[in-house]
Parts: sequence; structure tokens; C-alpha cells
Amino acid sequence: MHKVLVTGGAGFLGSHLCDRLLADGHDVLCVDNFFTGSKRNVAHLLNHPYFELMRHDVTFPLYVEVERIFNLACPASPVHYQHDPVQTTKTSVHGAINMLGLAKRVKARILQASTSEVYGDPEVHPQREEYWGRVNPIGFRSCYDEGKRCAETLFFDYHRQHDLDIKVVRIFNTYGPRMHPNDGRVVSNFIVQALKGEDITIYGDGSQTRSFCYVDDLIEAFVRMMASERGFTGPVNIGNPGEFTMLALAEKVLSLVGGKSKLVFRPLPADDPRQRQPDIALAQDKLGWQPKVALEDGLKETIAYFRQLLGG
Ligand SMILES: O=C(O)[C@H]1O[C@H](OP(=O)(O)OP(=O)(O)OC[C@H]2O[C@@H](n3ccc(=O)[nH]c3=O)[C@H](O)[C@@H]2O)[C@H](O)[C@@H](O)[C@@H]1O
Repeated sequence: MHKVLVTGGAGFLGSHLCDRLLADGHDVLCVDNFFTGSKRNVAHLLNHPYFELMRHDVTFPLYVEVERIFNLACPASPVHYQHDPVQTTKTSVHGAINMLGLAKRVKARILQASTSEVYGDPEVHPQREEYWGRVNPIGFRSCYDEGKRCAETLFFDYHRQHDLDIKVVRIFNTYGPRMHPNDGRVVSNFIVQALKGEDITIYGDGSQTRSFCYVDDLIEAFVRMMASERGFTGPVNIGNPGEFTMLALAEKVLSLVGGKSKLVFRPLPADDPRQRQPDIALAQDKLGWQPKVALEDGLKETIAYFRQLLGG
């Protein structure tokens, strides 16, 4: 059993991670400022003897005694992270500094939830970890992309300078139950729109691609990465290489939900990446991991969740 800190622990991903860590017998301290996280996501854990929930913003220092840290805190949907971009950069950069400082003091192993957005709008396809990316440093997405890139820099400098035991995973478009209905990301948007019979909003012409990883697969990769040999820092891509256009995703969601929503086309957001697909050879080799859940199966689970949430 380890004492484990999960920042952003009441978020969509964080709450699934807390479930898994408790099931594995760990003692979990869940920290969240509830900007995009929600108490509802962890309500079922509040009476668990090894679960503790704390309202805290990682841009401020935190003094606790833990052995493992998963640093997930940061709004992840483009709509949310662009709402207060200065705070988004602070969350990634000051949050990383504070959590790395904590890890250094208590000699904890620390994992950073990084993102495929460090590759920006990539001209290399699929993306391997060696690729340095193509990121606009001054655009609307930069608060997230550059914040997460700087967090990676801090992790590796703490590793080299202070011999910190770090792990970095780059997450590619994860989805699943407990996403917020107003999250703004494409999978939840399309499902909620289809369930309500509203128009499905395709940004641009819908030919841009993404590769979607179901939350259970992602959590398994988190756990394996945290347990990996000390010398293996990553960064390691975690995602499902199955690549789809947004038009294909919309049609899949519509066929699974039924109903009579129409597809409507809206302007493409600035700097929206054209294509994205993880090369997961490193995760397969070092973690013995690969995703198991096909998009259609993951979508069915997610649709069932939203159907119940929306009371339909
Ligand atoms: O998961 C990732 O790898 C990263 O990428 C995501 O960014 P993005 O891929 O743009 O995520 P979405 O907002 O879900 O958009 C995916 C695509 O669907 C499109 N979209 C989105 C919403 C919508 O209603 N309609 C629509 O066509 C977007 O323009 C984009 O091309 C999020 O920024 C991050 O959570 C994450 O770190």
C-alpha cells in the first residue's frame, strides 16, 4: 500500500484513477480546486476509509506526506483551458513546480499527465516521442500546449538536477463516462447533442482526425507507468492508434444513439491540429501495454452514462 496524491482527482480522469488506486489497496489523497472537477465524480468514495478529499489549487504549495504523486490538475478541454488562459499556464507551470518541490521534499515518485498537444499541429504522422512538435507559442491554444511543454521541461530538469524519480505520459484524446456534459470536447459534445436531438456541430469540414482512447485503457497505462522500473522516465505516448475523422465520429455516434440530429458545420477553431495519431511502440515495449477497447464499445459505455445523466 502506498500513500498516493492525485491532483485533479475529482476530474473525469482523476476520479477513475482514484477508483483504481483504492481497488488496488492504496491510500488516496484526492486534491481538486473544482474548476472543472466535480464532487459528484467522487461522491461514491467519500465514505471509503482510505479516501480523503481536499479542496486545493496546485498553483499554491501543498505540504502533505505522500509516496506517490499523479499530477493531473489542469482543465483539459480547449473551451475550458482558453476561458482563463493565464490561470491555465499557471496551473501547468506553478502546479508542476509545487508538486515537484513536494516530491523532492518527501522523496516521492511523481507522474505528469502530459498531452499529445505538446506535438501541436504535427507534420510527422503518426507521432513518436522523439518528435519535437510544431506548436504556436503565441496562439489561443498556447496556454495549454506551452504550459504542458514547460511542465515536461521542469520534470526533466528536476530529474537531472535533483535526481527526482519522474514519469511522464502523453495522453491522446481520452474519453469515457464522467466527462462533463458541457465539457466541450468532441466525444461528449456529439453524444450529448445526439441524445438531445440537437444539431451535431462539426468544426471545419470534419476531415481533421483524432485517435480516441477509452478511459479504462488509459488508467491501466497510468498504473503500469507508475510501477515501471526507476530508470524509465518516458515521455511515453498513451493512446489508441485507431484514427478517425470527425465526420466519421459523428456518423458513428449518430448510428449508435439513433435519433434525428443533423450535422451542421461551424468554423474551425484557431490552430486546431489537422491530424493526430499516437505511435505506441514504446508503451508496448516498456509497459507491455496496448489499448483493448474499440471505439464503438467505448462509445456505447459513454452513451449509456450520458443517457442516464440526462435522464433519457
Ligand atoms: O487529448 C488530447 O490529446 C488533447 O487534445 C484535446 O484537444 P482536441 O484534440 O482539439 O480535442 P477536442 O476539443 O475534443 O476536439 C477534437 C476535434 O473535434 C473538433 N470538434 C470539437 C467539438 C465539436 O463540437 N465539434 C468538433 O468538430 C475539434 O475542432 C477538433 O478538431 C484537448 O485539448 C486535451 O484534452 C488533450 O490534451
